[in-house]
Amino acid sequence: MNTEAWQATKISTDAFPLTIHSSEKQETVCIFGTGDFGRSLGLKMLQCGYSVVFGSRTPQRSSLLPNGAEVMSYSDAAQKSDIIIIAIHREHYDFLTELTDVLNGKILVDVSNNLKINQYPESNAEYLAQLVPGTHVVKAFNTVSAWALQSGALDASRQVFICGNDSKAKQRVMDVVRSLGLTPLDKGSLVAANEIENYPLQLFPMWKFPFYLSAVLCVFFFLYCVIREVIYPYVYEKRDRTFRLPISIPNRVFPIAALTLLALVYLPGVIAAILQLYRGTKYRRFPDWLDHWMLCRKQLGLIALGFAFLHVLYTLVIPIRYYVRWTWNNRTATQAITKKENPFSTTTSWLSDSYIALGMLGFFLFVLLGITSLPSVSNMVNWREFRFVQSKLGYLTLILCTAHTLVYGGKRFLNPSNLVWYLPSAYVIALIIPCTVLVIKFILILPCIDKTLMRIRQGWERNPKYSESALNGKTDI
Ligand SMILES: Cc1cc2nc3c(=O)[nH]c(=O)nc-3n(C[C@H](O)[C@H](O)[C@H](O)COP(=O)(O)OP(=O)(O)OC[C@H]3O[C@@H](n4cnc5c(N)ncnc54)[C@H](O)[C@@H]3O)c2cc1C
Ligand SMILES: NC(=O)C1=CN([C@@H]2O[C@H](COP(=O)(O)OP(=O)(O)OC[C@H]3O[C@@H](n4cnc5c(N)ncnc54)[C@H](OP(=O)(O)O)[C@@H]3O)[C@@H](O)[C@H]2O)C=CC1
Ligand code: HEM
Ligand SMILES: [Fe+3]
Repeated sequence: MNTEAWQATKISTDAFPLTIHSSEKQETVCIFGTGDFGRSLGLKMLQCGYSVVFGSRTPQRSSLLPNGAEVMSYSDAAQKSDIIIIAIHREHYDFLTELTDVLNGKILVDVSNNLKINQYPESNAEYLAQLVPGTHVVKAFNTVSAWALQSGALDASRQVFICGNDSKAKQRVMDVVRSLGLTPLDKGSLVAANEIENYPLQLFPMWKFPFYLSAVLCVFFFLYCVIREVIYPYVYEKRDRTFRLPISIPNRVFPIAALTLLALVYLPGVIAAILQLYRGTKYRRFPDWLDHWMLCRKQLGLIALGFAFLHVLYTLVIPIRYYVRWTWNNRTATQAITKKENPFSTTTSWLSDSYIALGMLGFFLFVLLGITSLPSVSNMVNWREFRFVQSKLGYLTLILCTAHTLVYGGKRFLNPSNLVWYLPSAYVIALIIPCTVLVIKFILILPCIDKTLMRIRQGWERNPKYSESALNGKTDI
């Protein structure tokens, strides 16, 4: 944080601690290090009613510290409190070994991050515990940035992952985290420190697979449509159809990507159910690939929703496109010249209005799924309500969008004249996964099968030996 911003924050906090009453004893917290993070955290603690003592190599020179905080040498400061926050980079921890006596029995809070994932053989917190063994090391605050501490920014950065071997020490630190208005999440023993330290270094870990999959789908279907709708007419009819590249073809790729990804959100659930039926138990872990796939369904669903939005936007502009208007005018003029009337067809009207209506209903539910996945909304519903929307209405969305595409295809569906170089229309390929998921799901909800699946989910087992072997740590398939 630059000094001006820092100065601004500092002045604004001269109006002093917000929550303390003179009678209550102020808890003292010691912070080692007067850098960006130490100062931000110290300021936040003062505002929340703590008294703060900084340890510094140069106490006399620490000008930028928040009003009301004391600063002294590391060993003097360590004696002022039993909670010491080490706001120092791991590379500079070694001097702490000289303070072993004064730190003995104290709670050391390791807030450090590294520059890259698994930079060291052990986590910084475990390294600190090795350096000063007589202390209780607790990992905390590393996922909160100095800036977020002051600006109270995004919700995500308010989550403070905690881990440590001593539960009392962990509890003390979680109380401090809560009193700063942050959300502590206990991740267990100090072994979890490595994962916690890697966390701020990851970039959208749950979005990687969905993004790559979407990119592959888009490229595949774009090239597929270019072959069918630009190259084929050029090779066989010497017609230039490149004008289809900016809108016509994207308005095939986006809806097809939306439908395929939507189906891929529900396919793992169906595979999981088949696995549970086949194994006759729910007590065996799903294979890793299925686990990871189940965990990133939300991201797949949200990307699918994004493609559906694009499809609706591209569809809205159909009537204003030159190519469409020219085709309509030309058709009208041809009819007038050839005096050939094109009789109104109720069936065609039914078909076209129904597929559009199905698309709109499907899109409405799609948006509802997206809204319920917003943390502020999903925190308001209980698990059953959430599952009802996400699973039941989710399947209804899939049914409507699949029906929308089927009716859109209508009679052209499997008409051989629609094949181009033996390639069917792109949407025919796009329908394979959604129809497969819906057919299997339909079989799974047949009462005879659903009853068995429900029993399995309530803990029944075809032969209990599986769970015993799983409990004895026997690996899964
Ligand atoms: C726009 C959009 C937003 C989405 N947002 C989210 C989101 O925020 N969070 C989210 O999780 N998903 C989200 N999804 C994905 C999807 O809606 C959900 O994962 C949904 O719950 C999947 O339902 P399902 O029936 O396929 O599987 P689930 O209901 O998750 O069940 C999957 C399988 O797990 C097993 N199972 C389920 N319940 C039990 C049980 N009680 N005991 C034992 N085994 C059980 C069964 O084998 C079941 O088939 C979103 C999707 C879309 C399109
Ligand atoms: N900045 C941020 O947003 C976040 C930082 N962190 C973690 O907090 C810790 C501190 O980060 P940050 O405040 O940005 O770092 P800075 O470099 O800004 O401050 C580190 C402080 O450590 C002290 N220190 C002690 N010994 C040494 C030494 N040998 N060399 C240099 N400094 C020393 C210094 O204080 P003095 O001179 O008073 O002794 C110095 O100001 C790091 O572990 C970082 O990973 C975690 C989350 C977010
Ligand atoms: C407001 C909602 C929607 C409307 C008005 C709508 C309308 C349309 C129209 C007019 C077409 C024909 C496009 C063309 O001929 O160029 C179409 C095709 C299609 N739509 Fe939608 N749609 C909607 C929502 C959806 C949703 C939510 C999905 C899937 C998740 C979807 C999937 C498809 C597919 C796969 C096609 C076939 C694309 C192709 O191969 O040409 N649509 N839709
Ligand atoms: Fe810094």
